[in-house]
This record gives sequence, C-alpha cells and structure tokens, in this order.
Amino acid sequence: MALAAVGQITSTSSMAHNLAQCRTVIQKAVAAGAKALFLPEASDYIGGSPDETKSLCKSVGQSPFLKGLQEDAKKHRLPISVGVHEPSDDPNSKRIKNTLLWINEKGEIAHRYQKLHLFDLEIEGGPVMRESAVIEPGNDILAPFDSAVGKIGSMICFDLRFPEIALALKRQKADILLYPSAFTPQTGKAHWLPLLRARAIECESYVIAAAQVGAHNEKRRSYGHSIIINPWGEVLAELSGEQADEPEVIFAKIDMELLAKTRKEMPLLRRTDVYPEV
Ligand SMILES: O=C(O)CNC(=O)[C@H](CS)NC(=O)CCC(=O)C(=O)O
Repeated sequence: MALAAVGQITSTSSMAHNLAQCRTVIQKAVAAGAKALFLPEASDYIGGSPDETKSLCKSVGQSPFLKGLQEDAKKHRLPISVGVHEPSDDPNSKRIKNTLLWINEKGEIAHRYQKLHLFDLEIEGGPVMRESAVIEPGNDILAPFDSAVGKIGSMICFDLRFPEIALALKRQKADILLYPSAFTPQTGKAHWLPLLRARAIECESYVIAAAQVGAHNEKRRSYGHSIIINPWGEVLAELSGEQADEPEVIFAKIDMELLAKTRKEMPLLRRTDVYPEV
C-alpha cells in the first residue's frame, strides 16, 4: 500500500506565486512520506481573460514553474502529476493546450495527456465559459502507466462528464482515475461529488481529483473539494470549498488488494454483444 497526496491550491496569473503554493504542498507530501503527489488542472496559472491565458503560456523548457517542480520532484524522488498550459504544436495556431503532465522521480516529464473535452457553457444567471476559444482539444487517450501508487489513467476536469473515457481507461487496466480540476462553484455544488463517486463505482477504480479552490481573480472562483475515493465509492479523504491560509493536502493509502477484491467479488461484465464496447 502506497500513500498518495493531493494538493489544493488557488492559482492566479502569477506563476511564481503558484509555484510557491505547489512547493508548500510538496513539503507536506514529502513530510508525510507520500509516494506520489497530485496537483490540480491549470496549476501553472489561471488567467483573467482569454488573451492573458494565451500570453502567459510557456513551453516546458521555458517554464520556471515546471523547472521548479521538476527540481523538487528529483530532489525528493517524488513523482508529481500536474495540470498546465502548453503551446500548440502548430506555430500558426491561435490556441494553446490544456495538459496533464507526469513528472517522474527523476524530474523528467514522462507522460502527457491533452484534455479531450472542452468546457463550453452559457448558463442563464450562472457561469459562461468558452474554453474552446483558447484551448485546442487533444485527440488521444493516454495509455495508463505504472506508478508507485498504481496504474494511472489520466483525464482532466470536464472529461469527468463523459464516462466513456473512464471506461476505456479501465479496460486498458487503469487502477486510478485522475480528474485534476478547476470546477465552477455552481456546477461543482450540483455535480462534482455524484459524478466522481459514479466513476469510482462503475469503473471499480480509485478516483483522485485535485482541485483548484477559491478566488483566482475578481471574476473567477473554483469549487475546491479535492477528494480521494476508493473502488467501492467510499470517500477516503476530502477537502472543503474554503480557501485556507496556506495550501492544504489530503492523503490516502491506495490498496491494490481492495481493488482486486472489489473487481473479483462483483465483476462488471459488459454486454458488448448487445451494445458496443467503448
Ligand atoms: O481556464 C483555465 O486556464 C483552466 N481550465 C479550466 O479551468 C477548465 C476550462 S474553463 N475548467 C473546467 O473544465 C471546469 C468544468 C466544470 O466546472 C464542469 O464540468 O462543471
């Protein structure tokens, strides 16, 4: 059984401030003996406008934020999952990528997932978002990869609403489903917990969701409630929606025996002779 750590931060447009928050989280994770740390979507920054979001974007080699995390990962031999923005591969593109990086214990970027589903909504009296104006969607599921806490399946935030991707990752042998997020308070209050528990239960998998919390700027807030859920759907650790004085961290042991037992005792055999396999 290995200990997983989940950090909750409040990213702003200051990458230095965001790195400092992540470093506080890293210290807490190292002190507790965690074998992997999970950070939210867009940990590098949350801009105040589409133009600012695009202009702050830096490639891996140019990002002091990532350089800092890579140094810390190597120093402490602590793998870190972190959501960031990255430039498009197409130099003529007006959009950037929303990605989840896996920094291994040597400080190398070993895996990259690019968000598939983009958050476009216009709710009367509620949030209005057009992520697709700024972000170009990925086109691939990242094959689950091994880590000290288990085999990891990567997704980001709004992907949570599409069970097909979670099921596909489970079919590819993922033990842990990641949903690093920056949920809106309104949609979070209504949907965050039931969707996360549903993904854990229907995939008989651990779910780890590191979340942004509180006020990023005058216009934008996030729901918080970072959480770790076991394959039976039980909440093992959870944070609140309040922005604390310093970034908070939760921990849980990831138990591969419990996962195997859950899947053995109640096999979820799909009727793919009746409906298509996803
Ligand atoms: O803007 C950035 O820089 C980082 N990206 C995000 O915060 C994204 C797109 S706006 N947020 C979500 O997908 C929230 C989904 C959500 O709240 C829901 O599904 O209800």
